[in-house]
Amino acid sequence: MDQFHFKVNLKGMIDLLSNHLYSTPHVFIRELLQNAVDAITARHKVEPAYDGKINVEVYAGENPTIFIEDNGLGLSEEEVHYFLSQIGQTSKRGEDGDDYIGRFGVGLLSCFIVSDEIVLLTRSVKSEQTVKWRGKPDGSYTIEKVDSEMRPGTRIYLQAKSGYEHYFRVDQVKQLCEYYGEFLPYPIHFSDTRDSHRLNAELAPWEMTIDQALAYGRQRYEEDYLDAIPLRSTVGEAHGVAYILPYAVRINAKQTSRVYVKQMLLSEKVDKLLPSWSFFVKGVINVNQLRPTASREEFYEDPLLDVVRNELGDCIKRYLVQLVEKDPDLLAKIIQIHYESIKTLAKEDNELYRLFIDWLPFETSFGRMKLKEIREQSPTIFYTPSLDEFRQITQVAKAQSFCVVNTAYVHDTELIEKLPMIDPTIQIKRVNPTTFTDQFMELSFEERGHVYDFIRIANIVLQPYLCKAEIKKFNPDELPALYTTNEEALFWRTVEQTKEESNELFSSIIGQMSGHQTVGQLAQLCFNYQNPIIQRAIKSEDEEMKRMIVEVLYIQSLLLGHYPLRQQELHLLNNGLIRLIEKGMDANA
Ligand SMILES: Nc1ncnc2c1ncn2[C@@H]1O[C@H](COP(=O)(O)OP(=O)(O)OP(=O)(O)O)[C@@H](O)[C@H]1O
Repeated sequence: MDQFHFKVNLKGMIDLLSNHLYSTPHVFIRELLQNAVDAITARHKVEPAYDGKINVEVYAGENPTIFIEDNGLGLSEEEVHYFLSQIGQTSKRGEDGDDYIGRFGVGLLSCFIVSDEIVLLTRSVKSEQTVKWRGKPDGSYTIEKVDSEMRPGTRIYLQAKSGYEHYFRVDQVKQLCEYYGEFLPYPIHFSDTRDSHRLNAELAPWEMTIDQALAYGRQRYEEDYLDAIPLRSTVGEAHGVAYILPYAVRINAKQTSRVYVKQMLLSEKVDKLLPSWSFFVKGVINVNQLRPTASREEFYEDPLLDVVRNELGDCIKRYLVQLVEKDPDLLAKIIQIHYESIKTLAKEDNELYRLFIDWLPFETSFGRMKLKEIREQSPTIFYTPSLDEFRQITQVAKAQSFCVVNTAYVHDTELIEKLPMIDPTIQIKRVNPTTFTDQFMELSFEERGHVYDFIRIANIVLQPYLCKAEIKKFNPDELPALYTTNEEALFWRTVEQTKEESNELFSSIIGQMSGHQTVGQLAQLCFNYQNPIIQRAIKSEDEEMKRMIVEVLYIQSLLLGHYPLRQQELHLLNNGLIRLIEKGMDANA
């Protein structure tokens, strides 16, 4: 049997890299910097005290060229053949492979996205001989021995290919070197015809004190962060800071972190490294022990990543816990701005729940209150997870001195229902509109006699709207009527609305499905006997006036409860208002 070897079509490989693996041609700068750093790291293993250094130069002009030089380990002629001329071959996979940024043996090919030739001059620390390698995107290469006094290290020359000159502009290259290499461990010197200076920072945020990190954040990201939380993960060998945002962010907003791998920027949009509940911070993190994907723009989703994420999340939790003692004012400020994030956290973590629940704000019938204040109101906490019901209840509940919590927002129901777990003396009670209307006072026998006519007319007016009239005494006096409904009645409202909006065939199908209504399926408009307008309506001899008052109050109650108006109700609103205006004008005429 004959045996053959695969052949690699380099053109196809480059197309794969440029169009499918890397998100931008800019990455060639990253790959060049990374190789220079790895070469210096390798040299440190044999000469620990050696001062590594990288030089980048740009020659603008007709043939824009980039030159990048390192004083790393260099390559011997044999190594050039072995590592540079075999795709996928790398010197960074050995026992000490974890110390290097590179690992796949393809990064250098990214230079062919922007250039038609890579010229590499190198001299190994183990050899006196300088070697020149010229590689082409068609897969051919040449090697020649060069007589030069070159010190050990490597120099690479790239000339822009036609159409890619803008990637070689001085400001562009400089910006990219800063972007990827801002925190690389060795100095990067940048030169053009006018100037030469060190590009990268001396210290990274994870090496700074908190005050320095905050000053850096203010200057670099133009944000006055509330504080910076130190982050550490032993397993991932990760260090960083989590900047606390000075403004509220949407719940579950994807907060991305700026993440570095061995101090080289991986991406500024990593959303996997911090837990999802930590959307109130922006991380700047360096990781040594996680595996980047081949595009080097994300991490592999593996169990190690989970462990690192948890460790970093624990740092944020510990920080919040120690703030209780150390800086309660700052904690109050953080909670005030980021309570949604902290609620998510408290829902998941019982220890934090115990610590923070009393400080978290909830919407109540008395406005926004901290749970501590709500608990001081009554030993029983009344709540409703339905926003519609809360809107109906709120005025009546308040007038009756009931503090009702609106738990319709994400996590609020779970947070309230967890309360007895931390304190068994706390009672919680889910309420609905009828909880309060049941407590309304009934009219006396005599009063019933006075309202008989008014209620009869109200029932005639309300009947087409699947609503029945009721009259009781309740607080506040200023509230003339309260519309209450239940699931069934609400369902009927929706059915009727759909019938109005759909075509004939569909509405007859809905009609057949819905059958006949029962009393339980009716909503209720409860008039307040104590309200002056209702009193006048009851006493009025004018039947037309009574009808109009019922109509307008019905619509007003629906609007108060934020119910969408059906077509016939809109009609009623328009007509009722016009008739009332006319009545008013007649009376003044
Ligand atoms: N500046 C340099 N100094 C010394 N050797 C280098 C240099 N640049 C490249 N090499 C050698 O060429 C090999 C291939 O480099 P290449 O950038 O293609 O892949 P890599 O860095 O090994 O891995 P990755 O694809 O993950 O970047 C390297 O493993 C290294 O041995």
